[in-house]
Amino acid sequence: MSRHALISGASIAGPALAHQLNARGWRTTVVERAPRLRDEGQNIDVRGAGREVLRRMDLEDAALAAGTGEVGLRFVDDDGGAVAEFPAGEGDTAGGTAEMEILRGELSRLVYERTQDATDYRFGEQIAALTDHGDGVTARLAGGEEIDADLVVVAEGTRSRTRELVLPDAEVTELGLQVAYLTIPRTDDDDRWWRWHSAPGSRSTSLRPDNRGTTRAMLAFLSDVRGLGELDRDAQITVLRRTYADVGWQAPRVLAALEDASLYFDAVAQIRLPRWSTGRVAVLGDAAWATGPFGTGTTLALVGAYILAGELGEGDVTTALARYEERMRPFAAQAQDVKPAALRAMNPRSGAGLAVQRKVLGLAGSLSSVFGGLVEKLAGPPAEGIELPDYHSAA
Ligand SMILES: Cc1cc2nc3c(=O)[nH]c(=O)nc-3n(C[C@H](O)[C@H](O)[C@H](O)COP(=O)(O)OP(=O)(O)OC[C@H]3O[C@@H](n4cnc5c(N)ncnc54)[C@H](O)[C@@H]3O)c2cc1C
Repeated sequence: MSRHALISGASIAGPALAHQLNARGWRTTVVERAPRLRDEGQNIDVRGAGREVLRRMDLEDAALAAGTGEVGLRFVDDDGGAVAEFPAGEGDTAGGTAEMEILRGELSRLVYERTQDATDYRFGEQIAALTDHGDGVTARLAGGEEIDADLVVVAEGTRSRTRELVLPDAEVTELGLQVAYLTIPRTDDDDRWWRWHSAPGSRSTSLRPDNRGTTRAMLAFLSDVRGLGELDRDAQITVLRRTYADVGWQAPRVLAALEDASLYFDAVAQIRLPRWSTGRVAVLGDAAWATGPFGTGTTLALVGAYILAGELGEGDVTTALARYEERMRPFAAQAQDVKPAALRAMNPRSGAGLAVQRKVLGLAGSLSSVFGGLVEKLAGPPAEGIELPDYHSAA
């Protein structure tokens, strides 16, 4: 009889693991707390090893075809004039915009659609309790149903609750960066550039094109206040309105759209765990090693799913979980090496600091490779920082 994996979380890591386990003859069930596949979020870029995983999953062309068409990153002043421009890199070069630039929700949908015939998806459900019997795990869902599995994988993102049931000693480090992602109506002025405006007080507003006829906005600011991501939607809107009340450029437009926009607001945090599994329950993706800003999360989630599925295809669950952690840990640790000074440099506090930032960006604009190198430094490891093992069984 085929082995059965119960996976919690249907964003990137969960469906990617289901895809690769299905290919190895496993039966897969995915529970997702949201009532449907979530569409929120902005462009994420997939580079290096992450892109190679998509290639091995036969999803690379589909992901490129579903790209946002973003042509590069442009820093703008209060009037929208260009301070510096960094055109999209060809291939995998580091920089603001990668060649594979796709909405998080689109990539999630692509993997979901490739798996939905083979995987049993349960939306609006979550795990309430887990009992590990040694040779299997029984999960009780919040709705009361019990599911038996050979393995349970928690891929619920940074704020995972199921992780607390099994690996309660997660260290959560909020980096002081608060980010709100919104989808707002597109206007005639919106072009194919990712436009980024910084204001004193460590606040930025950015607008990015999507392939859905809308515009993706991001309000990001540094604040020492903890727990903003856990506020309810109305309270979050109040915080954003207050924080951006005196910011110019397109901030008033974004604030005006807040009420009707789909909004995803969170404090950027890193997760560190002394181990990534206990018995037959493992964590994967942001739930295991959230890295923080700069978009390395998706590449790591894809690579982690590839390695976990590959190891499970090679041997028994216990050995596979140990080898998965052994292979992934150095890569994740490298990605977590985010310099707080870099965060501050990207988000200057004073008007003088902002003027310096604009001068430096202006200079770097004529030396794109310098900027690429800087982003790479800020983002942690190069996406090539791990060599993908070749597993005997199919991806
Ligand atoms: C809505 C959303 C928007 C995002 N937008 C961006 C973005 O714009 N830019 C960026 O760089 N990164 C964004 N991210 C984070 C990015 O997706 C991850 O860093 C990366 O892709 C790794 O993904 P993951 O699958 O490990 O975790 P996540 O993408 O965080 O997904 C976790 C999934 O688990 C579900 N879940 C949570 N708790 C439970 C539970 N108890 N039971 C069942 N399901 C649960 C969530 O609803 C979600 O679907 C976003 C994540 C989400 C969920």
